[in-house]
Amino acid sequence: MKVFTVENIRLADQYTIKNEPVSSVQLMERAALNCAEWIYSNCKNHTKFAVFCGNGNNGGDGFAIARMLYLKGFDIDVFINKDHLKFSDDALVNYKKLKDISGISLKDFHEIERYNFDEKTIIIDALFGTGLSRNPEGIFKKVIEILNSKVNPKISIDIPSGMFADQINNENATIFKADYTLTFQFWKRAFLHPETGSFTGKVVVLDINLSQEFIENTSSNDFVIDDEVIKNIFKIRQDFAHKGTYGKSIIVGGSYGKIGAIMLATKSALKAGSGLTFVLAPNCGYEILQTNAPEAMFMNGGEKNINQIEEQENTVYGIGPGLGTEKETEKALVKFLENHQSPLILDADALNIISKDNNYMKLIPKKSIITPHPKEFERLFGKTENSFDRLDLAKTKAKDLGIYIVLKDHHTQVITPSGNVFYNITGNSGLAKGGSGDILTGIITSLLAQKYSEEEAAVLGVWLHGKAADFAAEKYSKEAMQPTDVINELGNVFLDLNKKATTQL
Ligand SMILES: NC(=O)C1=CN([C@@H]2O[C@H](COP(=O)(O)OP(=O)(O)OC[C@H]3O[C@@H](n4cnc5c(N)ncnc54)[C@H](OP(=O)(O)O)[C@@H]3O)[C@@H](O)[C@H]2O)[C@@H](O)CC1
Ligand SMILES: Nc1ncnc2c1ncn2[C@@H]1O[C@H](COP(=O)(O)OP(=O)(O)O)[C@@H](O)[C@H]1O
Ligand SMILES: [K+]
Repeated sequence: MKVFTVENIRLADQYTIKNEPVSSVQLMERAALNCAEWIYSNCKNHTKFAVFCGNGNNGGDGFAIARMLYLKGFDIDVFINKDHLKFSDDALVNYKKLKDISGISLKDFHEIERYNFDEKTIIIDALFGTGLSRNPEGIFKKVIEILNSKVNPKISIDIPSGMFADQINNENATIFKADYTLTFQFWKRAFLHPETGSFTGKVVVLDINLSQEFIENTSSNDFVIDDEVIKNIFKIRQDFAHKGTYGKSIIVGGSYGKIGAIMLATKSALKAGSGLTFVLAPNCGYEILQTNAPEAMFMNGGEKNINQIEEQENTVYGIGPGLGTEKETEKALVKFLENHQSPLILDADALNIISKDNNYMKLIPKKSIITPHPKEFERLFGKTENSFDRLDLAKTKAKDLGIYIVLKDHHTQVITPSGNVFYNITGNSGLAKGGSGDILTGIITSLLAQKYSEEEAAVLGVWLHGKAADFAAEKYSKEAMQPTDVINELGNVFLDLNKKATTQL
């Protein structure tokens, strides 16, 4: 799914109105109906809604939603700024319709302090949408602050009020803190970054039928990895395949005390479908690797640390988990990279070694995939102010070096050399545990070995990793799930993918 800027969302809106054709107020009705339907099919334990409406079209959505929920039998109170009753045209239409309903009480924002936010009440935020032009001040700021102090469930319409859709807010900006955000048609960029994304709660994208023609013909560099993207990448396994068909992966890493990391990466490479899988590790890991991952063949890289990396042809290397940064290992990696041309995966200590010396960076083969977490990214490329700036820097580096950067985060970003960004929306905080990154390295290496392109391997890899983690969290909880559980859930993710990709009778 493309991520559109506010400007492109506005154009999509206008294009739909002109070409469907549909009037703008009908489009608002459609958007509001989608929200109201979602609300009454999901909110089972509450009977009352307090709806906070601004003066623009977001407020208009709020008025229409309030009317629809009232007609479904809920108690509704609508709050507005009675000192300033100047609405956008479509909001005015819906404001008037609401005023005609005697059962809905229209309250002023100032009444919020005396209002009874009882346990049956859900708060709906329709103060500002994508038209926010400056930080909320005065009464708006006060209302948002008071609402944020309430324990009632909170739903934002389109975007949490106070948040800019495609840029970062000031550090102390006042933003409504939602439990759910019902957003229209597209993910907004700000939802995908940690500084702002933490205000959305669960994001629900509602399809309001904006023109598909406009969406297809309007370019964007930013994408969300949704089911459609994955469906276009995933290839079912051929019946007449043999082990050579699905490539050769060599997972390189491990050191005394960190054999677990390379074990996790190796097991993930196996589980992700690699035809032949080798693990190149120091000898101290020989027995444990052979015992626990008997399907993988062992290659000796040293005694307690790796001091040599053997070069083999037609192989995809994934280097880094548990590797350590000893001098002998550094030498071995540099020597290997000096002689290696084909794209590979670099993670963890392989990246830490590369960040030791500016000259090492140039040794990364073109089209390789590097998978830094934010700290490793900073070691490689320097400090940035925030995650928006970090992404900009990553785009520059991916282009300059001709590589793919998988910037790991809650919404991991895959950045291509051509400047496209794919945001991942699978995964959860159960992955915030040592070892989770090692799994990702194994998966991406395995996919690249299976002849997915670099972009496909990175995009499908982060999605698979997150999806398996979501399955693991459902079974074991985010707290208790272990990286090993994530590896074991890969099978269920592939079963789902195959079901969708296979012709059903
Ligand atoms: N796109 C779609 O597909 C569809 C979009 N729809 C909906 O439209 C929404 C966008 O509506 P929108 O453009 O009217 O802007 P909106 O967010 O209501 O705010 C503008 C108002 O707020 C004001 N204002 C701004 N900042 C302020 C501040 N800090 N403090 C105080 N005031 C401030 C601003 O005033 P001004 O800046 O002019 O002074 C203006 O009055 C979108 O999010 C979605 O909900 C659906 O209905 C249909 C399909
Ligand atoms: N809160 C979170 N939500 C989603 N994914 C997460 C979260 N925390 C961590 N992850 C994922 O887990 C992995 C952690 O990688 P990394 O920090 O390299 O771990 P390690 O080096 O311990 O294996 C990354 O893929 C990251 O995207
Ligand atoms: K809102």
